Amino acid sequence: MKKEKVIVGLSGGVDSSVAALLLQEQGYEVEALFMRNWDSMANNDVLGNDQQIDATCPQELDYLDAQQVAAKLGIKLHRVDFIKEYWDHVFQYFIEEYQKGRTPNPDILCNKYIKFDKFLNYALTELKADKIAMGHYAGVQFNAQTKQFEMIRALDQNKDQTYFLAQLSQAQLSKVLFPLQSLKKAEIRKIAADHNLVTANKKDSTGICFIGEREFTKFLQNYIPNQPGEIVDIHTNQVVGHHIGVMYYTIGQRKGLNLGGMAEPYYVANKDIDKKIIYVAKARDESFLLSNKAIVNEINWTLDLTQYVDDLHDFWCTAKFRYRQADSPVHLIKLKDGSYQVSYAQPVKAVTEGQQAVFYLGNICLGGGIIDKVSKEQLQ
Ligand SMILES: Nc1ncnc2c1ncn2[C@@H]1O[C@H](COP(=O)(O)OP(=O)(O)OP(=O)(O)O)[C@@H](O)[C@H]1O
Repeated sequence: MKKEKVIVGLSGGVDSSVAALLLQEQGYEVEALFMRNWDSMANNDVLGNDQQIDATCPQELDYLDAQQVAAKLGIKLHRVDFIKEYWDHVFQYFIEEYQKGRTPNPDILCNKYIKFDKFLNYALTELKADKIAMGHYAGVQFNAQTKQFEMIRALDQNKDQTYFLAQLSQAQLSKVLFPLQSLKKAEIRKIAADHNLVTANKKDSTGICFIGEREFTKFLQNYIPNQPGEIVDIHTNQVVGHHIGVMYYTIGQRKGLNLGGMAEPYYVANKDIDKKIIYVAKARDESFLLSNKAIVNEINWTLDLTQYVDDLHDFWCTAKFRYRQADSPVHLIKLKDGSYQVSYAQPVKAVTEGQQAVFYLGNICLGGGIIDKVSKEQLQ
């Protein structure tokens, strides 16, 4: 029987290296694809001497690592540029949202529009693959009863990345393998070391990929002018400081407020985007962070929900309102305009407009949408 051909997204990191290796061991015909989504010169990403990246562009170093891994495994490595697509579908939205004072997550859009769309199509059509595979911490399983591909959480709850994958569709999930679902990071590193892969001890990537290790504010100032405003104490309504733009602050943030001379620590309790005001509250009083209801719109369901809940207009499940947050039981009611009113069984901290809420039924990721209109009825 002909082997299934799988194209692995090989990033030059340890996770995708081991994903490729495991698929090979499982008997697939494996090839790899390295993609480049960012071009500093073309994107005008030149920030002054300490911030410049070109000679030692981490992307090219990653490519060298990917080449070494592919050589060691004896698999073909392809390379493709999605720089324009990334700019159009991910970066522009990211900047537009920041300009509105919101803090969007580019990884979610990258998964939806680049990795599981442009990359997937390229692999299927140009490289004649049957499927693609990624080194994400997540899983996909076919449920023969419901006839649905279910995206499931990684066994390692601390690493689980389903939050970032909640925008995927059945069509996408039917073409994807996630070989790392049941592995812990330490096990992945051990497998890489046992097979002498150069990436075995490579540092995990952190933060937003196109910014890398660089200073976030300086990077963003390249694209968005400062929008200075006041920092106001929510308890007294007094101005206690100044900021260079509400977009640089997220609800709940404690560090980097530069409120010299205050007797005790403060956190960001609220943002008035139109008036450019950041409201801060005393760290010992977390009540301003709590909410118990939100409207979530533009929801993508990863599967046919009617197979999983009795009434899709009114059901209970659990939700995460940000990455790495514990799930909260929530009650969803569908509104006329298609959005959902989400009420939480217990108040939840730092639910933030513009970020994504992701819904789960046990281990299955049902989908996610954008948080809008957070409310604190009867909490204060
Ligand atoms: N430049 C790239 N080219 C091809 N695939 C990529 C690239 N960047 C990421 N991927 C794929 O997306 C997966 C998840 O990306 P993420 O940035 O979360 O990686 P990671 O957890 O740091 O994984 P890795 O250790 O493989 O870099 C990677 O494991 C890889 O399969």
